[in-house]
Amino acid sequence: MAVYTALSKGEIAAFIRPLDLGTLHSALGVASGIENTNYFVDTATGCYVLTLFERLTADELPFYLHLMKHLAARGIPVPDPVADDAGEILHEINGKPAVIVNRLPGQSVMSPSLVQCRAVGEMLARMHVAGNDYSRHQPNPRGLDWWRATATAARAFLSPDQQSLLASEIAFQEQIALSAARIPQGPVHGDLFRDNVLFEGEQVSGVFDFYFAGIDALLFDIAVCLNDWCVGSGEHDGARVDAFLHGYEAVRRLGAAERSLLPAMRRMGALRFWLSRLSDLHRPREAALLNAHDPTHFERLLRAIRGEG
Ligand SMILES: Nc1ncnc2c1ncn2[C@@H]1O[C@H](COP(=O)(O)OP(=O)(O)OP(=O)(O)O)[C@@H](O)[C@H]1O
Ligand SMILES: N[C@@H](CCO)C(=O)O
Repeated sequence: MAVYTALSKGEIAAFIRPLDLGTLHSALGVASGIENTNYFVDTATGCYVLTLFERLTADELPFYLHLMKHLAARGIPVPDPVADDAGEILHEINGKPAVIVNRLPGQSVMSPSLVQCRAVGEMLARMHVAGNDYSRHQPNPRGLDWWRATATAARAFLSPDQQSLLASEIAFQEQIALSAARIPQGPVHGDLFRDNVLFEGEQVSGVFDFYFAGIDALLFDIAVCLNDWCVGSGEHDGARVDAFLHGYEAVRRLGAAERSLLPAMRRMGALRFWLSRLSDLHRPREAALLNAHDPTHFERLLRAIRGEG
């Protein structure tokens, strides 16, 4: 967490009462994650995760929550939001939007094996195929408009060299935007880092944190994954990249245009997370516990993919 909003056990018990989840046994604030307030909630009927949204509004949430329901209904191991008697999955606590989902089993793996890289590639492709008939639409919330606004706000904290890297990369991404719009599109997770996937042994047992999802090039998700799962000490770990792509292509083949755009997409992924980490670092919020991520990691990765590392 960040536990941005502290809740008492009594408040959580009152929240779950109308949801038929049984008596509350325990509620524990979660110390990882930086966007929302999360509690692990155990009741007589099972284990759940309660999320209070700190930045997203009730209007912005249906795209994400219904996407999770859509994927869960198609057998993808994602959190399935619990509905009340009226079928409503979006709730409210302390004036903030809230959701409660099933707690998925397994653990995140920070040093994935080749088999695990392959498994996550395969799971991503299954998600892309399952999302194909999702009918809601929302552009990637971390796309071109957001980069421009965030780059402007971040400029004051950057050296001239960093400013010029940022400007030149945004200009490059503007140039390839048309080609990127012509490759297969659909719901993307947008943030499928190692800490958003759970494993039981070599099997993916959970994929969560869909709150940066949007409709975009499916290749963007692949690029984000390669940038996190398949990076060793250098720009990339070839064996992990191959394992990930073999897993993905066992379910969904990439087209020639997607293959040729992959390096540009990896730059886009590095740019997006460099910017979000800069933004989080320079505009920190109050939190009981806060784990800021290092922006320079993605600056270095961006330079490396551009061949300047
Ligand atoms: N449905 C779930 N099942 C199991 N564990 C979960 C689930 N949702 C969240 N968690 C756990 O809670 C932690 C925090 O959740 P999450 O990463 O979504 O935080 P966040 O602040 O919402 O997002 P971010 O990672 O973008 O900062 C995760 O690392 C994971 O351990
Ligand atoms: N995955 C993001 C954090 C939350 O979205 C990062 O590592 O910067």
